[in-house]
Amino acid sequence: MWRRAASLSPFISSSGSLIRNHQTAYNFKIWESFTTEIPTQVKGGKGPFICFVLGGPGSGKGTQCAKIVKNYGLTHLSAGELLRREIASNSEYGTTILNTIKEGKIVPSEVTVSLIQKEMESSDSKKFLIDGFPRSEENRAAFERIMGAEPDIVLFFDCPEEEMVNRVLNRNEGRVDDNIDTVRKRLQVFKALNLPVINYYARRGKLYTINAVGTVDEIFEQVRAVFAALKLVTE
Ligand SMILES: Nc1ncnc2c1ncn2[C@@H]1O[C@H](COP(=O)(O)OP(=O)(O)OP(=O)(O)O)[C@@H](O)[C@H]1O
Ligand SMILES: O=c1ccn([C@@H]2O[C@H](COP(=O)(O)O)[C@@H](O)[C@H]2O)c(=O)[nH]1
Ligand SMILES: [Mg+2]
Repeated sequence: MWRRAASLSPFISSSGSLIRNHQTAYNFKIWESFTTEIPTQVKGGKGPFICFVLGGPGSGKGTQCAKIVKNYGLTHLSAGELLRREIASNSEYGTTILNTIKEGKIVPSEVTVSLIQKEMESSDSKKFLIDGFPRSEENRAAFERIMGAEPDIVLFFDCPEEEMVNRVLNRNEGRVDDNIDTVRKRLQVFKALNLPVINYYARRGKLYTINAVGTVDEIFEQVRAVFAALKLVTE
């Protein structure tokens, strides 16, 4: 079971933003909630530790998640990967999901939450890294309602749009949505629907903003600082 051994380190701001003077790519407001409360679930609640990983398309979520898994042993659930797996398995929702992804839109919450739920409930893990979800306030509400849980922390990989577009267009993994038209649509959806979720978690004092520009290792040092400051340890 997970617990947090000590209170937050002073170098992480109480708003939950790691980098105090970092100009965010989207200039969104990081709310100064001044909370140093330890989230209930980390404090000793019975639920698993949940970390949501958010950021625009190509901001480096998947890349950093791989490093988090390697260093901290969390179970990685990428919502996008679960949806792509559904398409590949020719499930009843496959065609709808494929068309939604091609359009850069958001798959209905019930579908995504049910895929995440299945993975969480069939796992023995007590610590989950949920990558690329929730994409909208509706996603967030559905997760809370269906799972009866909230994330303990939320990592936000904050990256300028030009950099995200370059990364996506150079990814070369054969994804149907890695083209300029879909990326533009994904960026619009990100700004309209995902930034409000990010702001919501900032207001709740759960958000840790990572400057996603730099080398993979430089960025991971910021992530490491978050985990170190939270002193999350397994019992
Ligand atoms: N810091 C970095 N500098 C340069 N390239 C990077 C960096 N981090 C990741 N990349 C590359 O950028 C591309 C996108 O990274 P990644 O797949 O991790 O992003 P993502 O946020 O998961 O994107 P998506 O939301 O589209 O799944 C990949 O080709 C990855 O290798
Ligand atoms: O919760 C989610 C996650 C993803 N989608 C759709 O999948 C693509 C790709 O997702 P990545 O996280 O970038 O791999 C995304 O653009 C959405 O179309 C979703 O609907 N809901
Ligand atoms: Mg990804």
